[in-house]
Amino acid sequence: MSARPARDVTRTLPERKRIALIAHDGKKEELLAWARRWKSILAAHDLLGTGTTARRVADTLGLPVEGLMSGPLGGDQQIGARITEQRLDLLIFFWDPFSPMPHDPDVKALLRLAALWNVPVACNAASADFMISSPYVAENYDINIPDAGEWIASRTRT
Ligand SMILES: O=C(CO)COP(=O)(O)O
Repeated sequence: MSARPARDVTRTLPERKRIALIAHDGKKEELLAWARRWKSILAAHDLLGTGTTARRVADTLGLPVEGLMSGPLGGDQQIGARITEQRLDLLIFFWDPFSPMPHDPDVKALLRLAALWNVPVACNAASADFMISSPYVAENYDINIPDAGEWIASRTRT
């Protein structure tokens, strides 16, 4: 039995991407300024985010942003579930390196799932600039992800 799944299944990120926007309190103004700069591109995609961030981005940009639960109340885990279900295409998460938080385990879990499922992640304004200005943002883009079916089969074979 293998200790890790083979990463050999292709998933195609669609042209119209589902983009999660999340910022800790100490980084919210920075994320809002960033989102203002890229509004015309963000408008072409489906936006979602943790509760407070989503509301503030929606108010700032005047665009629809699906709001999940606030981060400390489980929103990071909801975003992680979207990743696991292959229903999220890009993650922009301005996490605050200066603020320990009660939901630090949730933050770590979200970043683990993004790494596991090969979802592009930007954790600060510079990486978000690079990500959102990539030609892949407006194109279909193939990523390799774990073969979940084979993983389960390998663990249930007798
Ligand atoms: O805490 C967060 C992410 O870990 C963000 O949550 P809010 O968007 O509700 O502030």
